Amino acid sequence: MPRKVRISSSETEKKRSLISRLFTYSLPHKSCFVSAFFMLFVAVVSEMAIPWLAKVILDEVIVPQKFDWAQLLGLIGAIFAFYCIASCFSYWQAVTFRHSALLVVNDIRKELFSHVLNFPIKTFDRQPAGKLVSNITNDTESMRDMFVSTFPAMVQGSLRIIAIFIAIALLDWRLMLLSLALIPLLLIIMHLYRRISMPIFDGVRVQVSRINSQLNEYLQGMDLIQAFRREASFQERFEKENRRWLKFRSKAISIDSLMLIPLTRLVATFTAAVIVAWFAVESFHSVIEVGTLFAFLSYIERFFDPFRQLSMELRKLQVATVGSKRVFELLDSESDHEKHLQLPVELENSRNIEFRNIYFSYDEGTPVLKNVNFVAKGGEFTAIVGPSGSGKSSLVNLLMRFYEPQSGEILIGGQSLYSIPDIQLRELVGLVSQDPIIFSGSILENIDLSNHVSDLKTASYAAQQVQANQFIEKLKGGYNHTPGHSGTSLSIGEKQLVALARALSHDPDIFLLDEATANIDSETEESVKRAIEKFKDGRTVVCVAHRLSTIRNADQILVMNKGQIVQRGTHDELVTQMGNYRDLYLAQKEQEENVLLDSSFGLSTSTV
Ligand SMILES: Nc1ncnc2c1ncn2[C@@H]1O[C@H](COP(=O)(O)OP(=O)(O)OP(=O)(O)O)[C@@H](O)[C@H]1O
Repeated sequence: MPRKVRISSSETEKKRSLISRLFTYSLPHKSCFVSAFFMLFVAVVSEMAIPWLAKVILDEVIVPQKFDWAQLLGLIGAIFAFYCIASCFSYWQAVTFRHSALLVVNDIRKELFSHVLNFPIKTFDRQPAGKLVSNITNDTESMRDMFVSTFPAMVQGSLRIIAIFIAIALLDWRLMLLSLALIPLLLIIMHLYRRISMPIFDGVRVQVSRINSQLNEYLQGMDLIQAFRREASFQERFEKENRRWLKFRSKAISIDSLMLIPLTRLVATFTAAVIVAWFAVESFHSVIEVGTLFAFLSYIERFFDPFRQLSMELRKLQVATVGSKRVFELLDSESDHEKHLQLPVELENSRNIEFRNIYFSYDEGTPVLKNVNFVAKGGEFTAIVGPSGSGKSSLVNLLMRFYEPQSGEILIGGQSLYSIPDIQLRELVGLVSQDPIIFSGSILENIDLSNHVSDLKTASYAAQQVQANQFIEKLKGGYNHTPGHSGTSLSIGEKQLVALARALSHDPDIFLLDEATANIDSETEESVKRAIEKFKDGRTVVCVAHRLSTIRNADQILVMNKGQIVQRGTHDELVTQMGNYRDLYLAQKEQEENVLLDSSFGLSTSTV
């Protein structure tokens, strides 16, 4: 399907190319759209036949008082039949358009989410999650409006105008010319309405999205708002945005009720007056047909509806254009769908990890890693420590290939990290990140995330290794327990244990822990340490840790500071050297002693 936006110089051309790209999504459902248009056509023609039949009754039966009952009943029956056909087909076309639009939006959302799933991680630094959510839900919803109402309204409006012109021309060609003269006037009203209303409706849209993002932020931080007793001030902030929304909305209502409807009514009344005057003048020269006058007035009244409707639909078209632009920008952004197609590469048996002269920065000019060199040997436990912001997690990010270094080389099993296909790499590495994310679903599904079928045996084995089974088995439903949205019913430590079991469940060759023990108690930390010891047999373990107690047994400790490895060795070697590690060790030791002292003081006070 041709999905690339053509770069054009003018805004109008850009808009046109966006809309034509949007229409390519209707092609797979063209049979639905064609039948909807057919129904629309039948509905419009049936509706337009009614004034004509009324004219025939007036001119041929009522005015000449020729009560041919068979003819009269036939005509009334025909009006009734056309009315029923118009109503039924109107209903069916609306349902079919809605259904077709849902299919289109479903396709766009599927494509969009599959694209987002393959985004490089760095893209999420630039795209806030809220914006992506809005792209996938609100923007595609505005695209739906385009297929549900704008597009059918445009076709319906055009069909109606053509049908009315034909009917009026058949009644009197001179009046047809008069109606033709109305078109420029109506177009001017449409243009004026569009110019005045567009900024107001844009304002409404912007305000709604501000309220949404504000609500999102406040709901997420509700515990802090309540803890700091800031309810009143946040209420005021929210009301301020809401008042702005109210202002725009009221203006929008005024514009609709003051401008569009009264102005078109004024033109309609003026036209009706001209037609009546015309017939009055005509009546001096010849006998006028009351039915013809009635039909004219009926058609002229219907003539204004499509203009009113189209003016409002143009607004939706504008919203849909903006929504489509954002959605297509996202679809055109970098995403690696081909990564699933590469063939696996042959790795050396030992899963050594090697960083050679690595330089890396997230933003140009702000180096985060500078000339990093190390080897984490297979079957060994390598620990990375250092102060906050020293670059420890960045190292993990490079290893997971979430980002690319500006220079240097990273090797796994003797192969460049960048030659290993994505699927092979994800199977090779088990990651436990700083934030233990719990997805909606059961504990079993959360542990077995990397496997396609949830397997209780594998999941419980992985849980046992990190001793997560003890708390899981106490939960209602055990492994089938659903811990609520984002794992709200679990403590941070329990979430971390689930994340550890998840990383172990697919039996990776490399085990990567990024601050995995930061939030668990000392007893659980001991179990994790034992699990690491057991696990490092034949595997490479790399562990980023703040707590030095977690990494005391490491075969190699890398000490980082300001993006560089400033010390390396075992715990026993490093504590005896003057340097960052010893400082860190002494600081933590002092802290632990203070905590111990505080708790024993607390105990003696309570005992007293
Ligand atoms: N996505 C990002 N975009 C831009 N800068 C980033 C990003 N992530 C981290 N940084 C910056 O890179 C530097 C190193 O961060 P990193 O998270 O690697 O440090 P860390 O040693 O793991 O810190 P901590 O122990 O607090 O987790 C910091 O200055 C940080 O602000």
